[in-house]
Amino acid sequence: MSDQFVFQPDTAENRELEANVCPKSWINPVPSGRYNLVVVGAGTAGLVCAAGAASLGARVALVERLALGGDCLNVGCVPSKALIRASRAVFDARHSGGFGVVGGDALLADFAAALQRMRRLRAGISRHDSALRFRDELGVDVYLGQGTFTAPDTLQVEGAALHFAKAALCTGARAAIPPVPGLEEAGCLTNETVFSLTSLPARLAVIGSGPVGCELAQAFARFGSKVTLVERGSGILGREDRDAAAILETAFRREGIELELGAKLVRAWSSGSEKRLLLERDGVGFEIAVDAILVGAGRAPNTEGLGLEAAGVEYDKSGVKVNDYLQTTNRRIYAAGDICSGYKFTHVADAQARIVIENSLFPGRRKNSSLTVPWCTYTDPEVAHVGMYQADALARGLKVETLTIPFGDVDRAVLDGESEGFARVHLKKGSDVILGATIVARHAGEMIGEVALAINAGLGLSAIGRTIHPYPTQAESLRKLADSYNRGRLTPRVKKLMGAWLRWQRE
Ligand SMILES: Cc1cc2nc3c(=O)[nH]c(=O)nc-3n(C[C@H](O)[C@H](O)[C@H](O)COP(=O)(O)OP(=O)(O)OC[C@H]3O[C@@H](n4cnc5c(N)ncnc54)[C@H](O)[C@@H]3O)c2cc1C
Ligand SMILES: NC(=O)c1ccc[n+]([C@@H]2O[C@H](COP(=O)([O-])OP(=O)(O)OC[C@H]3O[C@@H](n4cnc5c(N)ncnc54)[C@H](O)[C@@H]3O)[C@@H](O)[C@H]2O)c1
Repeated sequence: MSDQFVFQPDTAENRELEANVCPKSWINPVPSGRYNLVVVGAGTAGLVCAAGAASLGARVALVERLALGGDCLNVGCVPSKALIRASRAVFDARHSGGFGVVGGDALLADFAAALQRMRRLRAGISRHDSALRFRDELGVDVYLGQGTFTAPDTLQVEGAALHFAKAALCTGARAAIPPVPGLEEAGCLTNETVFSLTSLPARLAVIGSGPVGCELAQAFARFGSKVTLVERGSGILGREDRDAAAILETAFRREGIELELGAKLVRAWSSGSEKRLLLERDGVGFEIAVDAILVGAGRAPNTEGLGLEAAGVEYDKSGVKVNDYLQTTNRRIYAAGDICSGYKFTHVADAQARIVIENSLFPGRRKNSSLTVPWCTYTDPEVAHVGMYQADALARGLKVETLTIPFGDVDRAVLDGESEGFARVHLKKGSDVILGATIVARHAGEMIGEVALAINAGLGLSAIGRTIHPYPTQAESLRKLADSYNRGRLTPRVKKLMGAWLRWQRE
């Protein structure tokens, strides 16, 4: 989050949230003696570091300048997934004619009600991250204020000097605003402000088609905004499997989202109550007019104002530099989460925080590179991935065998009316070793964990094949991938031998 952040609108739910994660009457403790661990930033990475270290008996200080819970709770995963769920309910109700639901065509969507539901759920979830809980139940010294290093072993917050044996830098990232003339002046929403809206923009331009842009473009379109998704690359979700992205592009177009791909944003300006964008594709300029602009064009690390120079911590525009043990260039200071990670996900922030606890407080040598990282973009259908893409494997000189099961071949997906998508696995050629997998399905995120488990535990695809999956489930697609692998092993020679054996049995 940026230091401009405030919770809006002023509602009972938001006041409950504020009371939990940034209580106005909070009195910082008075530091006495050295801390085992000073944690800067109380997003997922910082909260997990602080709670874990304190539960092991360490003296811990947790410093947060805005709101405990960070992006995930306040302006990221939690509000976005609540909104996405509501938009899915609207979409399903509208498109359930085939299931025998009558009247969907005439249905109205209530965006304000969906936002209120989001605020209520977010406030409820915020209890886990509350300052009081961290202080009274977990025994952590919670300081509210901007943390700034003044020496390699000292952090200053609100005039207090916190001395530490070790520190964990968990200050996260914020939306990066592309340096496009007029964009900031015209006014644009980011993940910090979009969940504070109280009414639906009739026309919305979404800049960037990464996870933020794709998830929110579809959610707003389903509530009834006329959405234009602007992406400078040639396709949406540029990092994902291209067949996966193509399925999503088709779904987006079908739902009325305008895709402006390969489009450069040249200039933005306000014109009366509307905002105008000048785009350029193949050297040809064209304008679009909208009521609001949402930017989801990548993240910028929160390195400013931290006194990193005084602490001897090196950083660049992608964040704080760490080694494989998540140690910065100051050996006392470790880092976890978006501030240092190429993978900017809550579950990675959590996993890295656990590494930091082990490596900083104890003689642990756990490596960041040992993590198997799955992820999922919560569009409809969802796109989930773990491990390598085919191109990664080929670039490493590995020979790859790719197997794909379309969900049209999976009974449960057909019965659910969710047959658009596939489960795909990349194997090390000549073996069942899983290099990576992509699943495109309505609940792909719920299925990718099984493949992540197999990779993490060193189990091959055959182990998934030997595992009975309940029928009918969409997860059966993974077992079907294993069947497909086994069929491929049936070489003409093996087939001939088996035929001979069976002939002999009949004699
Ligand atoms: C719209 C959106 C949706 C997302 N959805 C998902 C999802 O579904 N699944 C998923 O895995 N990930 C998702 N993410 C990514 C996820 O939110 C981040 O990866 C995660 O929050 C990173 O946690 P963190 O602790 O590293 O940083 P943050 O959550 O950014 O926390 C850093 C904290 O440090 C504080 N801070 C910064 N500087 C200082 C300072 N000098 N002193 C004191 N405090 C400071 C900040 O105020 C902040 O509270 C989403 C992100 C966005 C934007
Ligand atoms: N479901 C999830 O787990 C989830 C959801 C949301 C965000 N996140 C995390 O947040 C991070 C940030 O997400 P994001 O979507 O903001 O960033 P991103 O880097 O993933 O995607 C940004 C996209 O914006 C495009 N872009 C950048 N500048 C542009 C411009 N001027 N004009 C047009 N297009 C432009 C890029 O080409 C890219 O496709 C992600 O890397 C992800 O780790 C995760």
